[in-house]
Amino acid sequence: MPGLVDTHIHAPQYSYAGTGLDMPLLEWLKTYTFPAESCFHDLDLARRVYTQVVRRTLKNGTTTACYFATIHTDASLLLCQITDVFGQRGLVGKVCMDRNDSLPRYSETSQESQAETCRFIEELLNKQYPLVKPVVTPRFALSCTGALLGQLGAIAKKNNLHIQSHISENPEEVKLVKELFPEAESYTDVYHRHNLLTDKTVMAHGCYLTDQELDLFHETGAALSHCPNSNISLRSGVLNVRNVLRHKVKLGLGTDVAGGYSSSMLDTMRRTLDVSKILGTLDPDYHSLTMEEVFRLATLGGSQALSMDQQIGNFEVGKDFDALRVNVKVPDGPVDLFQRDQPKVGDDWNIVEVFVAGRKVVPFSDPSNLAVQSHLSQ
Ligand SMILES: Nc1nc2[nH]cnc2c(=O)[nH]1
Ligand SMILES: [Zn+2]
Repeated sequence: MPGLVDTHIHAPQYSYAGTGLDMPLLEWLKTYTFPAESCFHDLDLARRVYTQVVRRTLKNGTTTACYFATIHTDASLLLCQITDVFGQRGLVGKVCMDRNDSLPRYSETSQESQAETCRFIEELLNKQYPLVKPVVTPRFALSCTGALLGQLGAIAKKNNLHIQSHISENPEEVKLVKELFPEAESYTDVYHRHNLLTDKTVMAHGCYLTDQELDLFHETGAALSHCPNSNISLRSGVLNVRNVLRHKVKLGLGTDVAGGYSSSMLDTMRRTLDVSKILGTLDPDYHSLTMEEVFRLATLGGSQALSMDQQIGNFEVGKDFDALRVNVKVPDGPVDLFQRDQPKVGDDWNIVEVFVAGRKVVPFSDPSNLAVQSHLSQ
């Protein structure tokens, strides 16, 4: 099958995935996320966690990952190096935030954020990793001043880069964004007026977007990343995927580790189905998603959301070979009976080989591991 595309994952948050899901978004950021991310100036910690998250997501079948790192440029560059060494296709963003009342030591000035973003982009492009690209990453509107958002929009435009952030995830967040940006017509307009909505933009969540905001996504070619595990775990909200698709907005799926507790896109696929079925239970007219539609969102949909569908997403002639070899009868696997023509979701046990751009990257080969070790200890 085609490789899975995770359109939204926080690499440093893998360090506490599966814990701390007992409060809503803004308290969760303050209590768990910012303290954990603030430690990633420590390159030994970054190397340990980033090696783990790249290995784990590859084993889970994620051939392309769109990563948030932290505000620390050198650690973010290390994530790029590790992604390259293991052969995963990646978009990697150094996180930008010049506003953080809840943990002031985990923030930058707007000048620092702008200068370090430029350094990150330049140093990454100089490495010429074939599969790893920079992505301009304002954390979300609440973490950034309008001045910084404008600078980041200009940097993305000048270098024709991808952009990623969060939008309309949680009601409290939406309310505060309205207060902080009273001149904007909507949360979407905050990003739009700073040139951050382009056909290379992917915004996570979008649970509370209005129809007009979805129209603006469609007009600008910006995409959404649906992160159902996170939306459930942080009790953020419910995305009406049918409505997003009706507006012809590009849509992929994201694990959103560690708001989502699972780093597996197969889990994300299950949650996408579950949420859609709940909507169907509440509204008999709601047309719940099918397994086939969800499979498409996790592969081709993700590649479209990242504007990479010319290169990946399915097995069309001319695209790169990003693929999983699946063994539906793997010994001791979790699903004992697969019937022909009956799609089911197994787990990482069923993914026996992973290929990215034609190179076999799972199982990890010993020689490449040795190369990784010596590479990464430099
Ligand atoms: N889920 C999630 N939402 C956010 N909004 C701003 N930062 C974050 C984050 O790290 N995770
Ligand atoms: Zn996120």
